[in-house]
Amino acid sequence: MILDAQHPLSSGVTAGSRLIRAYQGTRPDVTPVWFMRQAGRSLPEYRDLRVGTRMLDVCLDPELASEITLQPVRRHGVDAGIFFSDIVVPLKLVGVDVEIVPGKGPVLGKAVRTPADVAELVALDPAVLDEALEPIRRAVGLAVSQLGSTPLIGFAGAPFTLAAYLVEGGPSKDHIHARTLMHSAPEAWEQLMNWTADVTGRFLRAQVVAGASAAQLFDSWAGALSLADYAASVAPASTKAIAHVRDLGYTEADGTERNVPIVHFGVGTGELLKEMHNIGADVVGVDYRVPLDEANRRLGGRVPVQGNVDPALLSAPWPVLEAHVRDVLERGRTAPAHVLNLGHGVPPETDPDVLTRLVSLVHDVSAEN
Ligand SMILES: O=C(O)CCc1c2[nH]c(c1CC(=O)O)Cc1[nH]c(c(CC(=O)O)c1CCC(=O)O)Cc1[nH]c(c(CC(=O)O)c1CCC(=O)O)Cc1[nH]c(c(CCC(=O)O)c1CC(=O)O)C2
Repeated sequence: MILDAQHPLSSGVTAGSRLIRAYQGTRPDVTPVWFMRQAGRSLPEYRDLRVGTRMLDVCLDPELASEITLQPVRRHGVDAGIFFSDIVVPLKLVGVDVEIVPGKGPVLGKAVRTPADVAELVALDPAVLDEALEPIRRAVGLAVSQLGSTPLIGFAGAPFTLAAYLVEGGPSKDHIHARTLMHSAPEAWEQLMNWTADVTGRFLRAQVVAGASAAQLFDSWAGALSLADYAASVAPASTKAIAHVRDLGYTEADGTERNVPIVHFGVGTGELLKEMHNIGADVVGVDYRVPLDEANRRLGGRVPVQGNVDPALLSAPWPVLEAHVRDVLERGRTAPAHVLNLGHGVPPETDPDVLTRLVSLVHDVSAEN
């Protein structure tokens, strides 16, 4: 489907931005930079706005979600906004009993442990999302109208990470119940994964159609899997999830036809990088465990990469952080293109001034070369 003429990619407002060019594999003069979790708890203006509110209510308030999305763009001068929401928002909207508990994370009213539990869950019709996602479309529209030429990235959780929350009933260290269900009830597992792919795919598509210029799929927990389990029991559902946005495209002023770029990110997924690209992603996000030159080698030297500053170093003395960032940029030069990011989200206790300084460093270093 061709995005409508007012979409920031179709109208050309964001199509030539550093971020979109890099995601398409063309190295811009200056390396683009944004941070996972740049919006949120590290910012005092976010903490002020959040007093007395519940996370999921804020995600469904278009004015608040849009304002929070814009805060880090104003403050840090990053090259992209990331839509402020959460991976469990579409689960809530389809009717799953889920809350976000401060200091803990998403917690389910009831864990989905057995094939009967899966049957009950998948009876919830993902088509209800077409209407229920209206606050998300409005929030994206508001954010995009104020972001101008800075692209907004939409995001969603990958089916495995969401399914793992559903099966475990909340955060878990080893995801043992999810991995057990995968092998003990493969048919129920496939139903669960397909349903989750449809739910999260619709959430992602709504954001892109409403104005996001790129999409990122988070498979934060895929690193818990062996390569064989990932390829056989997870990757097909991730392909299905991004099929919801894979057909979205636009035409540039010179007539070139383009797809909306899709980024795929996981934590502890050094062994899975190639498979994570093969699901149909354009860009692979790399956590801090594998250096970017090695990640590029594993990806065959043809895939733009995103990452991978170690979030722990944000609280180290500046010269230590600076040396690390210069090293990440240097290794990133081996890839066709590089978008600087962290290896995972901004830790809540990060001094926001360090992030602002880091953005300037990345822009200055790339301009020197
Ligand atoms: O510690 C807590 O209080 C619960 C945190 C938590 C949430 N969702 C969750 C988790 C588990 C976790 O990340 O470990 C569950 C969650 N949300 C998300 C992921 C993916 C990932 O981080 O790898 C995950 C899974 C992470 C995991 O379990 O390892 C994604 C997410 N949450 C969020 C965003 C949006 C955004 O940052 O603009 C995004 C995506 C974009 C991005 O990374 O930039 C927003 C979010 N979700 C949440 C919060 C905290 C809410 C608050 O109290 O102010 C916040 C805001 C913030 O991080 O400061 C709740």
